[in-house]
Amino acid sequence: MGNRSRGEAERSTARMEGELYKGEDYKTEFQPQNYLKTYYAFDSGTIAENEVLKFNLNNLFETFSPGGMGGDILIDIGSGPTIYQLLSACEVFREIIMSDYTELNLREVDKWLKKELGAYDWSPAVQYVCELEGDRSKWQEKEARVRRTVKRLLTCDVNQPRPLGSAQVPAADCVLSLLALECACRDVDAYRAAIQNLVGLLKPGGHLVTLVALRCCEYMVGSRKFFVLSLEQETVEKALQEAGCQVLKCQYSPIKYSEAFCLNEGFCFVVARKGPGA
Ligand SMILES: C[S@@+](CC[C@H](N)C(=O)[O-])C[C@H]1O[C@@H](n2cnc3c(N)ncnc32)[C@H](O)[C@@H]1O
Repeated sequence: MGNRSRGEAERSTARMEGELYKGEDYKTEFQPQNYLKTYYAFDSGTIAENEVLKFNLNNLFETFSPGGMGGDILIDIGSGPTIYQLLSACEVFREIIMSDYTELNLREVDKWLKKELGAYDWSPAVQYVCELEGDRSKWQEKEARVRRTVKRLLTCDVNQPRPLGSAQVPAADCVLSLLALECACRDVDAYRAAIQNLVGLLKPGGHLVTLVALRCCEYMVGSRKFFVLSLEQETVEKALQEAGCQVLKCQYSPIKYSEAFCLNEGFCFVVARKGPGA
C-alpha cells in the first residue's frame, strides 16, 4: 500500500465507484479552487459555463440596478468561494454580509477581499458587469466598492431555523442565495424548510433572490461528485409562496452546464417579496 493509509485507499476506491458527496462532506471535500476553475474561468473557460455566468450576471444587473431594489442590508447565503454575485448589489446596498457552510470557502473570499497572494482573479467578470453598466474601464472602482461593502463573513447552515446561528444580524432588505439550496437540501421537504429559514432573515417587504439549477442531480468539483436535489421551477415557486412570499419574477433559461461537469436542465432566476404576514 506504499505510504498511503488504508483509509485513503478505501476512500479513493469509493470515489472511482462514484461516491456522491453531500451534507457534512462539504467541509472536507469541496475544494474552492477546483470549483472556481471549473465554473468561473469566464474568458478562458468553457462556453457553457460562461453562458451560465452571463445569464446570472445579466439577471443580477437587472435586479440591482439603481432605481430598482436596494436598501441597508443584503445577506448572501451559501456564497461559496465567489464574489461575482455582489457586483451589481454592491452599488445599491449599504452593507453586505456573506456566509457559507465551509470555512475554506470563506477563507477563499477573504483572500480576494484582502488582495492576498493567490486570490482568484475576478476581473473578467467585473469588467463584464461594468460594461453592462456602461463603462468597462471602471472595473477597479467596482472591485474597491465590493471590498468596502462586504462587512462580515459568517458561517451558515440553511437547514437550521436560524441559518446564521447565534450571530447578531439585523433583519435584511434582501437575502440572496445562488445555486446553494439545491446542494444543501436532501429532499423537497428540506428545501421548503430552508426557504422558510431564509425568509426568516428578511424584513417584511424584503426580497429573496435565488438562482436554481433545475432538474440537476450531481456536479463535479475536481474529482469529487456532489449531490444536487432535482427541482422543477413549479416546486421553487410553490416553496416561496408557502413561505409567505409573492413571486415577482421567475426567469427561466434552457441553458445547461457542460455534461462533463454537471447534469442539469435549465435554470431559473427568481425574485420574491416577503409578505406582511410571513
Ligand atoms: C454550488 S456552490 C454555490 C456557491 C455560490 N453561491 C455560487 O453561486 O457559485 C454550493 C454552496 O453551498 C454551500 N452549502 C452546502 N451545504 C450548505 C448548507 N447546509 N448551508 C449553507 N450552505 C451550504 C457549499 O459550501 C457551497 O459553497
